[in-house]
Amino acid sequence: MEGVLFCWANQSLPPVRRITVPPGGSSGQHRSAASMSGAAARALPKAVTFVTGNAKKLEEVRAILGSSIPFQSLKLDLPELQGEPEDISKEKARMAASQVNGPVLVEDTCLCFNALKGLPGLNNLLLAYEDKSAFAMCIFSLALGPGEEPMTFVGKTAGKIVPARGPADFGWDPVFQPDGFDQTYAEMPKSVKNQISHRGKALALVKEHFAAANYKVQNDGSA
Ligand SMILES: O=P(O)(O)OP(=O)(O)OP(=O)(O)OC[C@H]1O[C@@H](n2cnc3c(O)ncnc32)[C@H](O)[C@@H]1O
Ligand SMILES: [Mg+2]
Repeated sequence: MEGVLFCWANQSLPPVRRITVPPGGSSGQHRSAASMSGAAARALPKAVTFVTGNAKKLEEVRAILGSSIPFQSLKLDLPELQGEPEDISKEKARMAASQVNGPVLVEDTCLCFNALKGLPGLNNLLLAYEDKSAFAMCIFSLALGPGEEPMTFVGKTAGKIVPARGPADFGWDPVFQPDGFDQTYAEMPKSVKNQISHRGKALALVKEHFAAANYKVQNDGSA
C-alpha cells in the first residue's frame, strides 16, 4: 500500500480522532478562536484544493462534502513518503500547499491488520492468522497556505478481512467487511459506505472544523 507504511492497532483508539489543531485554531469542541471571540473569520485567498490522483476517492469526497466546503481537485505528483501516517500526511500537505500556493486538503488511507499489529499488508499474509480483524483509517491534512502548520483529521472504521465480494472497482473494498454489517464495503450502497466509512468519519471532522472556523473564501474558484 503506497504512501503509508505504518499504522497502529486500534484497541485503545476511538473511531475518530483529531490529532492536531493550529495555534489559536479549533478546540476539541471544534470551535475556532474566531467564532468564540466574535473576531473576523480568517480569509482564504482561494477555495481549498483537494489534492489526489485517485478518482474513486475524489468521487466519495465529493459525495460526502456536497456543497459544505467549496473545493477544487488537483492531481499533483508528490513524492511517496515513509514514516508515521500523520507525519506523512502533514508533510504531503506542506508540499502541496507550497506547490498550489494556497489552502490544500490531502488524504491518505490505509487498511491495517490487527494480527500484524496494525501494519498494513497484503491480504494473503493474513491467511496464517486466525485474527482477521482490521481497520480502515483515513487521515486528512489541511494546510491553509505555504508555511502553515497542517491540521490533521482521522477517521477509523473497524471490521474484518473476508474473501472478496462485490465490485472490484475501488482498492480493497471487496475484502473489507465493517463490523455490524453483513456486506463488504464494495457490496453496500455508496451512501451507506460513506456514512460509516473511515473517510466519512474523517470528513465529518473536517466539516466541523470548517463550520466552526467559518473561513471566508475571497476568490471562490471551486469546481
Ligand atoms: O493520490 P492519492 O490521494 O494519494 O491516492 P492513492 O490512490 O495513492 O491513495 P492512498 O495512497 O491513500 O491509498 C492507498 C491504496 O488504498 C486504496 N484505497 C483508498 N481508499 C480506499 C477505500 O475507501 N476503499 C478501498 N480502497 C481504498 C487506494 O485505491 C490505494 O490503492
Ligand atoms: Mg497516495
